[in-house]
Amino acid sequence: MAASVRLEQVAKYYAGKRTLHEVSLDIAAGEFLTLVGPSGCGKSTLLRIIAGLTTHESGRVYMGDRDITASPASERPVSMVFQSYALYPHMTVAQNIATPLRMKRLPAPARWPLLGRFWPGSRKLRQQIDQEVSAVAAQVQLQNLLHSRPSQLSGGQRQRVAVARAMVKQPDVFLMDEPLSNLDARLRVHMRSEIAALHQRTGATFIYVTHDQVEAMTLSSRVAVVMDGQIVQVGTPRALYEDPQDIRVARFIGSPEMNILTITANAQHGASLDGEPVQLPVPAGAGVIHLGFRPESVSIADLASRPIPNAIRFSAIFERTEVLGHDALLFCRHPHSNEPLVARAPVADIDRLRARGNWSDRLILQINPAQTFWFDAQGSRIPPAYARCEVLPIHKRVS
Ligand SMILES: Nc1ncnc2c1ncn2[C@@H]1O[C@H](COP(=O)(O)OP(=O)(O)OP(=O)(O)O)[C@@H](O)[C@H]1O
Repeated sequence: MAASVRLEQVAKYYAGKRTLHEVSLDIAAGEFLTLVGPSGCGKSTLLRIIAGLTTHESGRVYMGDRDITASPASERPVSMVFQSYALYPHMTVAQNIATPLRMKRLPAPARWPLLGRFWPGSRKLRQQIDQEVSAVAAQVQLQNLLHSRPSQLSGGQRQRVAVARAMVKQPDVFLMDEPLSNLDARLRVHMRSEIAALHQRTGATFIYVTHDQVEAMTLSSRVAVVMDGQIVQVGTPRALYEDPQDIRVARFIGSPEMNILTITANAQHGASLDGEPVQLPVPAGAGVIHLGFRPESVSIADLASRPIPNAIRFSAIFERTEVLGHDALLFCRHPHSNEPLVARAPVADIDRLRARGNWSDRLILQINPAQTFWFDAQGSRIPPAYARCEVLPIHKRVS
């Protein structure tokens, strides 16, 4: 059975330093929610608080209607998968998977090695546990490795043991802390689908921690972006990509990251980019404004089949390409600000450019103004009405 999870103003301090700032979050029963953010932002701490493995100074944690703030980890209907897998090296795969059931169902003397076997009633309980372990092992294709030790397994197999150990408890909530980060790229993609299938099969609530935004975007029904101990934005992967409310979210979601040009608009000289005047729909005296646009929204003006009305155009100095397959990334630099700019274009377009010769220092890039994001000096998104005002081309051009 799945359970909803509610965090109410959860705050955590380590050595007097605030790690979590009154975090509140509602996760529906059966949802797959991912906590994503850079290293050290507090994701694992939040997950460990939900698991009951870390105490916190203030705020409450609910599972369903139950306030579990004071409940010990063993009484919470959760299973956690750790980044390191945390397998017992001296135990076999079967023993590792059986551990949560043995702890829950067998009295302490019945768990003793050798002597425990003679504890009244323990034989039947052990048989039942063995059956459940075999059933779970079969679900994650570990049935032939039940007698191996963790040191004899590959990274992917160890990860499966950790998942099987979490599954055997049949928890209401799965908590996963970067479970794929120790795997190579190919296995990571494969295990990603297995985790998605596990979520579907169990119908349980999943709370998943990663710093990998691709994992977050592909697995989750909703993503919470955590920065500096705060949840900056929660939404569907698509909403975070298309409608970031904060410059940190805009930069974090999307690969390669969003291009940002910093414009200064003072009352005397109007808008400028690193001292060079530019014509942009920025009110004089607006101060510092960040103009964001995604690499896939940038096109090469010379190759455009149709002009974009009111396109924002600027010159760029080409530096290098990275071929991805059908598309390539064009790494450029704005000539005045030296800010890096990345454009994504079909490889065929780049070949067309190359065929013209001597193109690299006279590249004109353009963006549809409807595909731009505007942020104020503090990094908050400026309302769309502002971005929709008339856009004029940047007049400074490489001839
Ligand atoms: N036991 C601890 N004692 C002191 N400080 C800690 C402890 N655990 C975490 N911290 C600090 O709290 C902050 C958040 O750590 P946390 O592990 O939650 O971050 P994270 O977002 O999961 O990072 P990562 O992706 O690198 O695992 C970090 O600055 C970390 O150094």
